[in-house]
Amino acid sequence: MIEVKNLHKGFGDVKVLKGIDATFHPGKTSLIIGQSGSGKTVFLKSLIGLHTPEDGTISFDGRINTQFTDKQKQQWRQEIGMVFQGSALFDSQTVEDNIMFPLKMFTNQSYEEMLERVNFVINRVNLKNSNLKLPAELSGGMQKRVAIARAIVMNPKYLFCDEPNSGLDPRTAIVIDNLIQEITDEYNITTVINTHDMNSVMEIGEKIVFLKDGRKAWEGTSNDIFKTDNEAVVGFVYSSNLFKKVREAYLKETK
Ligand SMILES: Nc1ncnc2c1ncn2[C@@H]1O[C@H](COP(=O)(O)OP(=O)(O)OP(=O)(O)O)[C@@H](O)[C@H]1O
Repeated sequence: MIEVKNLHKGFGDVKVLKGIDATFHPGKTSLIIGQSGSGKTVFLKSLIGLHTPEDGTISFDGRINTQFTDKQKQQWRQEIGMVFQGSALFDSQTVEDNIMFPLKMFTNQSYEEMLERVNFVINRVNLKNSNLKLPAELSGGMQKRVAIARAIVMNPKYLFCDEPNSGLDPRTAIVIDNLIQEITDEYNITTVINTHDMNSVMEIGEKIVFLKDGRKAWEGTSNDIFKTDNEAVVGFVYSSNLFKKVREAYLKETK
């Protein structure tokens, strides 16, 4: 479980995060949404330790990240998986080598052991027969699968994804969303995703945290979001006519 308490972060005079409280549970996919500039990236970067809070705490199963010793920090880094926008694969390395990279970095496993684990995660993300391909030979959706396989190869407790659907067509985006959610559930991972994608909100939003001007303005599930009359959420989520219609139909049906 990740617990964020009263998180503040700014840069010089600019206050970006202004006292955020949030809890993220194992086995659940949590989404961070909000307008451009609301602080989603700064929030995610704070969770993965790239930003140090000015005030407040972030704890990982009771361990506050700013109080880690070097050894604890090293251990914690190995418990984290990350999927970046655009996949961030090594272009000149094969799928197999990309996925094996964290194992080479962090473990003393033999090549055979590493390969066994790599093949396991390759199968899990449905990428069979792609071991020796280069990223350029794969579609965007397949590249995301490689990025997910690399993120879970170390069996992480926590998974962070920054816009995992960027650049994907809507159908592939849903497949990738569902894969992340299945893996989260199957391996009891605490997953936090930054997203702009309203389809993701509707499909996999087990917990949605809505940020506005660096504050948590609303929190709920994808079902709650249809029913809420929180003005900020309604203004943001239902700025699209399509979603407005979906919401109206949902509310009519559940009356
Ligand atoms: N390193 C930094 N130095 C100064 N200001 C920063 C820094 N990082 C972010 N900011 C500011 O913090 C605010 C929030 O940025 P952030 O990237 O978190 O927004 P976001 O919600 O992720 O936006 P988007 O949806 O467009 O990615 C912005 O005003 C941005 O300019």
